[in-house]
Order: sequence, then structure tokens, then C-alpha cells
Amino acid sequence: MIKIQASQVRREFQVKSNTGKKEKLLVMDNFNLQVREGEFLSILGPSGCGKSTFLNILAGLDQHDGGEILVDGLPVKDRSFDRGLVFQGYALLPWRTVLENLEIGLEIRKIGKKERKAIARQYLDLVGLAAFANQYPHQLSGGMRQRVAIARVLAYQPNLLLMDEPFAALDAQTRETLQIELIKIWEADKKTIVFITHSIDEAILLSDRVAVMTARPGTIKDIIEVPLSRPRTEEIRNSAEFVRLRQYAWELIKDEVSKAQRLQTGAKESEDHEKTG
Ligand SMILES: Nc1ncnc2c1ncn2[C@@H]1O[C@H](COP(=O)(O)OP(=O)(O)OP(=O)(O)O)[C@@H](O)[C@H]1O
Repeated sequence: MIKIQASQVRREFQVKSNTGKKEKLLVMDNFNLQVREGEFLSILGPSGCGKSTFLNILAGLDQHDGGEILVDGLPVKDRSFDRGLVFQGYALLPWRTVLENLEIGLEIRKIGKKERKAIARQYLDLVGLAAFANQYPHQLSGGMRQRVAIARVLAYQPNLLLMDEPFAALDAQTRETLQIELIKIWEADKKTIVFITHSIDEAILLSDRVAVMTARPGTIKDIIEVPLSRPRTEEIRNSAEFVRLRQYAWELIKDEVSKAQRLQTGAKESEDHEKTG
């Protein structure tokens, strides 16, 4: 079954250049992607190619200007608790303790207090923060807050998980631990996950398929099937198949990274040119 169907998606933003001129920035164009129910799909692409824009639209936080995006056959209109979001810096409620923050989604699902607390503790334990249950978000480091945000979304088990570089701000060891935990959780109940990352290794380790995007305007360049067996463990990174996939993904993405860099430098040069004359 198809969970997400994106067809001919187009998104442009009105932006102001440094000189104050209004311009249109075409961020996504002719973007087509299908995500299957229960699939773990990662999106890799150079900076600025529209990855977060796509996730924001899927989350109901932004809108597209053309084409169609369907989730479970219906257009995305609004935020929904069936879609769990883990975005960078996605806010925790500052007036609630860590444990109470984890309980939010469970409250909305009308789970009783005792069970709610037990589930919240279980997921807090999973991200290694059991000892911080009664602290407030401002008492934690940035990485710890991000772990709470991840635990919160995992705890209430949405049908669709949208994760935008959820591990980017974490130290290498925590990142590896959480990658393996996420694999375990996903392998146990196979919710659909759309996962954005800049790490080729992370994408291959976690995913069933990896969608590689072009530089702006972002479109899908290719989709890599990841036939590595499951359950996946750390050691799989050393397998010949993993190394082959990593090389293939890099071949696909490297020209797009150069293009994205040229786009950025080009935009800066034209602004400088306008300023001087
Ligand atoms: N609300 C907005 N208004 C104007 N421009 C925007 C807006 N949101 C995003 N952009 C621009 O759209 C482009 C794509 O942004 P987006 O965040 O989707 O890229 P990304 O692929 O997620 O990048 P990164 O990998 O660096 O996070 C960027 O050039 C960004 O500056």
C-alpha cells in the first residue's frame, strides 16, 4: 500500500535579496515520490535542495504551490497527531518536566495516567535519560533535549514519523546508539518513516530505500534500494555490500553538492555585483 504519494510537486518562496529586491526562489519542481506503508525511507540531498521544505509540507506546516501530496490517499491540510515530527530544535514545553513532555501525545490518545507514566519512563530509559525525568527542558543540554523530543514522538507511536536530521546535533556515540535503537523500534512495529539526513552511512544503515535529491530546484534524482538483511546491526557497516552502496550514493550526490555550492556562490556574487554597481 502507498502511504505517501507526491506528484509533480512545486514550491517557490518569495525572498528578498540583500539589496532588497523581491525575487522568487524555486525550491522544488517536478518532485515525484512514493513512500510505501511501513517503509523506512531516507532523503539525501545537498544543502538547500528542499528536503526540509518537503517534510514541512508533509507535516502540514507549509503548503506547496503546484502538484499534489497525498497521505493515505488524502491531501495534507493541517497538523495531525497521526504524523509524529522530530525536527531540529523542535520545541519541548518549558513548563513541563521531561517526563510530562513525553506524556503529551499519550494524553491526546487518552491513555490513563498510570500507563502513560509507565510508557513515558520506558522511552525515556531508551534514550538514556531516565535519571532526568523530573528536570525541566532548560536544565538539559541541546543534545539531551533532542533525545527527549525523539523519545516523545516514539512513545505515542504515530502512523507516520517525519524526522528531519534528528541525530545531527548529537555526539557520535549517542548518535550511533540511537540509530540502533531506532532500527529496533522500527523493526518491531514498522511504522512508515521519512528520515532526512546528510549522512550517507546513516541513510544506508537505517533505510529500505534512499531517495537522492538534486540541487535546487529539488527533484528526485534516483532511488537506491538497500537490500541489506535485517535485523541490522553496527557491524553491517563493514560489509562489502554496505561499502558498495555508500560508494554508489556518493557518486549520485557529489555533482549535486558541487551544483548547490555553485548556486550559493553565484547568488552571493550577483548580490555583490548589484551592490557595487
Ligand atoms: N519560509 C521560507 N521563505 C523563504 N525561503 C525559504 C523558506 N524556507 C526555506 N527557504 C529556502 O528554500 C531553500 C530550501 O530550504 P530547505 O530548508 O528545504 O533546504 P534543505 O534541503 O532542508 O537544506 P539543509 O540540508 O541545509 O537543511 C533554501 O534556499 C532556503 O533558504
